[in-house]
Amino acid sequence: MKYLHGSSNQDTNEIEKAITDISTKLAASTSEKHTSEEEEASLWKRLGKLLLDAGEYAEASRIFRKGAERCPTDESLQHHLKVYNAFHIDNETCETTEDLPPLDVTNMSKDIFLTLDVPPEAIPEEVIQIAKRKSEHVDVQELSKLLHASKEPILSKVACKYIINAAEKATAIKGWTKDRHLQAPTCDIPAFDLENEVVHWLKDAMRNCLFPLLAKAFPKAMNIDHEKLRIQDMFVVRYDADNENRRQGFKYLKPHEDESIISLTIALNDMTDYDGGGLFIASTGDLLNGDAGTVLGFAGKIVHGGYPVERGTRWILMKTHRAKRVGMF
Ligand SMILES: O=C(O)CCC(=O)C(=O)O
Ligand SMILES: [Fe+2]
Repeated sequence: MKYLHGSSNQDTNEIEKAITDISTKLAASTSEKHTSEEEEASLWKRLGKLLLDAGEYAEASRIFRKGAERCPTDESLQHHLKVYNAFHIDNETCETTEDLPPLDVTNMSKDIFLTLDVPPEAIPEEVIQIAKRKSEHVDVQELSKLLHASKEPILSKVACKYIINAAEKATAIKGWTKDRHLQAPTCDIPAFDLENEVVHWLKDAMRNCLFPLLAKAFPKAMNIDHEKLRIQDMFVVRYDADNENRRQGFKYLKPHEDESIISLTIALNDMTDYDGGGLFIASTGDLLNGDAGTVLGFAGKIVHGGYPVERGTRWILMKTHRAKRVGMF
């Protein structure tokens, strides 16, 4: 087995040993009748997480899906399967019942992102390790370019409204989820719970428009190839000020790291709709925000949070990505 992110030989050996250990336990538990589904699910999840740590994303995904198949009552394994089915299965067809709003990017070749640096000490270890794989010499100046804000909207206001409406329509039936992200709980609805045609439209929009733009914006040393970026999770988040009537959303999101290589937020409503709010970057103290349709892309492992909303509702579409490892060995 080859590893992308083993930070030292010792770490790599430990991960490899743990993977072998859990694989053996799993082999035993799948043949033993007395292992409970809960115990087995926990083994699949531990193995999947270890493979993620080792940079074996495709294999981790296969393990999570296998676990979901074997443990139909485990919510987080089922969640993984739903994300996979919604965004990674290419050849299904979708009946579109209404005209979907167009994307607004007029000239994809122009430099659409404004890039901000993080201080060298805030460059995540994961990013440094990827760069070291490419070259022994790491250019810290280049590698610190990990925050990107679009200078203009990438989605039209009609498209943003369309996504908010789809989220409101779906949550009127299914409700909001508030406990999917244990480290950083948001009030959200996963994109796969929106209507099918919305999911397809979003998937196309991301693949054809946002991925190429984003991949170009990040440091070359991060080796981000847009064709190899995979959506890890995508959800619509609402933040509501404390004093809102019928308040649903949380007021803020505490500083945290995402599990992703790249994270992205798209503002879905204008800043005049609320006071406060925005993406807070702990290492620089920057508060980044924009009107409907603007995009913020950042390395997921940079510590960030959602700034408190003091009036009204802030809506964003949040998306996290992993890069499928290809061509590195
Ligand atoms: O509110 C924001 O802009 C950040 C959201 C976020 O970091 C998350 O959902 O993980
Ligand atoms: Fe986050």
